[in-house]
Amino acid sequence: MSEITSSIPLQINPDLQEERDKASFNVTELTHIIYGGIEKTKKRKRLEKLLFSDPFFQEYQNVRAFGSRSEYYAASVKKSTKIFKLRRQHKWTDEEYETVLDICHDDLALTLHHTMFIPALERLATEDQKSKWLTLAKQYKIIGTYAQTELGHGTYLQGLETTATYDPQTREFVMNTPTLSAMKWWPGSLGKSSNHALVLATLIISGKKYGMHPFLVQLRSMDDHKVLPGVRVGDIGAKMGGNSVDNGYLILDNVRIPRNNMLMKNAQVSPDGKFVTRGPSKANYATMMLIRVQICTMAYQVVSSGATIGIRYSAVRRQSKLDPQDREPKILEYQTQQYKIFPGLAMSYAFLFASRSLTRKYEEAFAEIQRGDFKSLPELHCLSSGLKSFCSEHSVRQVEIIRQSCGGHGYLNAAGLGMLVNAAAPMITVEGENTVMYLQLARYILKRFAGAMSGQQLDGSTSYLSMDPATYVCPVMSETDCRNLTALCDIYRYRSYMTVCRVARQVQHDMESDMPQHVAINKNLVDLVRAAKAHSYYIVVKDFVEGVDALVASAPVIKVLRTLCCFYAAHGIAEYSGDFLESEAVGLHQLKWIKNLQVSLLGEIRPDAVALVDAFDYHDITLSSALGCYDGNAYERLFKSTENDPMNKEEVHPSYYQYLKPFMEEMNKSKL
Ligand SMILES: CCCCCCCCCCCCCCCCCCCC(=O)SCCNC(=O)CCNC(=O)[C@H](O)C(C)(C)COP(=O)(O)OP(=O)(O)OC[C@H]1O[C@@H](n2cnc3c(N)ncnc32)[C@H](O)[C@@H]1OP(=O)(O)O
Ligand SMILES: Cc1cc2nc3c(=O)[nH]c(=O)nc-3n(C[C@H](O)[C@H](O)[C@H](O)COP(=O)(O)OP(=O)(O)OC[C@H]3O[C@@H](n4cnc5c(N)ncnc54)[C@H](O)[C@@H]3O)c2cc1C
Repeated sequence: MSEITSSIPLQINPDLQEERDKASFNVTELTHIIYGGIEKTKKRKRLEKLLFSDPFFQEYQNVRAFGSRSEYYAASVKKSTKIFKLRRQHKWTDEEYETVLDICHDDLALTLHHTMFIPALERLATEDQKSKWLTLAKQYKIIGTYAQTELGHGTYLQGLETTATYDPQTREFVMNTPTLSAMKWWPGSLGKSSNHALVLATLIISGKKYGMHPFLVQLRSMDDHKVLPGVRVGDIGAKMGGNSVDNGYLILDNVRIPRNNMLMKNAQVSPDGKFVTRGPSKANYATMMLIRVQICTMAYQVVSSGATIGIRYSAVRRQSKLDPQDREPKILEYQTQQYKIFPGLAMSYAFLFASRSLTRKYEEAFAEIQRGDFKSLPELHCLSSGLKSFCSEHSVRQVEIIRQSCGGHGYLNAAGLGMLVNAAAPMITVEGENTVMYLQLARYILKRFAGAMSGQQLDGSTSYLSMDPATYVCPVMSETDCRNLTALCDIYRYRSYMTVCRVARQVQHDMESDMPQHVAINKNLVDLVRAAKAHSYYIVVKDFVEGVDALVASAPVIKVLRTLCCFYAAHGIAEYSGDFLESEAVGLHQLKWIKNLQVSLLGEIRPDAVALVDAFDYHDITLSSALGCYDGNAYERLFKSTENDPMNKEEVHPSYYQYLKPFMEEMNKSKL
């Protein structure tokens, strides 16, 4: 009788325990640093316990893995409503609620209601409008979405075709979708869930266009959720990932809404049809900036959860031979395996510090903007555009590498990595496609560089553009200098300066050769993106170095974070060595030393790898991975996951009777 069962052992896999026993630092201390203090960690744990003591959350995992699209959506609506009810029942603060959303991560059907609809009302509505709609939205008496993108245009907002034409007779706006390409296409929670939408449309008064403005449109009846007259709305179909969300289409045909349904914080239309604006023309873009900042935090969550799965699994998976005399080693012992996974580990901490710094800057600027002071808006727009693109691009790429590093099992849904990659992939596209956002940053950098050239004193993230390049000497003079974080940061800064300088001069040269500006820009787009990437890389390295320098923590924690920071910076130089050499930020000697350091740091990080991912403290249900579970019983959990597979419900699948049996019978009867 076989002893193989699908029960999960109660004890931690000894291979993982061994890793935890040899950690050089206190994991709990680092967890508190990650979550912003002991109280916050405790609160999060309490919330996790409350949520996950409900068996629904366990069952939800099965629907997610094996249910149809419609079942998954339904379960996700249930999950959303459960969380909303719990919020009310427990009177969670906004911060507690945000924590719950982090714990439940990406796949709430009603996600747009809280990620965009409410923040948009907060940013774009007047106080009067807020007291009406924001209150209703926060109490879930209306459910809404942010409907901006159209079939024909997502990036180019000036190209949006949906119209809101003011009718002074009735004091209403008439909302229309004039063409096929004008239909709203993509907004999350639009297809089936929302009864309201914040529709971004071109305002027209007396035949004149006044740009894009937000209009609150009711889509469905509040009695029976039926679609209202003049509205056509539906789901746009299955996607690579995120299929719990009903991204939708919307067609409006002469839908009339009261004048007061235009959100009028930044611009007003008076009853007699006069248009007045307040603040900069881009004030209506405020919600997008918020989400770009949040995407950096999401990128941290994505890459840190991927690293957790990859490292825990690599510590329990044994394969092949290193020492012919010894047993098969943990795959984590292979230097190549470390080379695949540790960049994701270091990136997690880099993005933690970078997203924290960006969030702080956003909050400071937002407070200023609320007071009517818009001076930090351009800097923040460009910083958030660059970091959104950088963090999403790097995290998605890195998690895919980690998925590959888990061999065959990484390809299973039960591993959690494929789902993570597919769920995270849209970060590259949403809230401004990455290339387009990098180009926003590049445009800003070029302007600042031109300012510096004409003697302006720069401040903020681009202040280094006023440096004198002639004074640069590579600060790495010996192999030991390579461990100097400030020196590494200087190398990134100079590489960025030179990349910006080169493209700025090229654009200027092209324009001076009588090329129209748009032709000169298009001829240099690739290098402009390179410059924006180099600048973003520098900012991330700088935030990491400054973040670690400012930490108040025990010596072992500081030591391990400094090692990771050094590895992150060295790895980037080694990976993009061509750029660093070309810009003469390093010479061949320095590059050789830095590459040696990069590889030797793998061995230094190795003993702490498991502890460093344990510090992220992800709950098993949040991670949703048989390979990355805290107890390390990966094989048992993989086998257990097959129990829920509907394919295994019957000993003989119905398709046998329908197709295979008659086919076999026919084959057996055949004379050939
Ligand atoms: C533990 C396990 C964890 C697991 C976690 C799993 C996580 C999974 C993650 C899941 C991810 C999925 C995400 C779900 C959430 C989705 C939400 C998505 C919602 C959306 O996508 S809403 C639609 C967003 N759309 C856009 O972003 C459009 C992009 N386009 C633009 O923003 C503009 O068109 C663009 C490109 C900026 C150009 O604007 P435009 O007006 O056409 O340009 P001009 O040339 O006229 O002006 C440029 C001028 O304006 C300045 N500018 C532009 N934008 C701003 C701004 N926001 N603020 C301030 N200033 C701005 C710009 O700098 C220029 O200034 P100048 O001085 O140079 O003129
Ligand atoms: C999962 C998901 C959820 C979404 N949720 C919402 C939502 O809730 N609400 C909403 O309104 N929208 C939503 N969107 C839409 C999203 O915001 C857009 O898809 C995004 O802004 C990109 O625009 P696009 O699709 O028009 O890309 P395009 O602009 O068509 O991009 C295609 C290519 O053209 C290039 N390109 C375009 N313009 C330029 C340029 N100026 N310079 C150089 N290259 C250029 C891009 O780099 C890219 O390679 C969602 C999208 C996805 C995938």
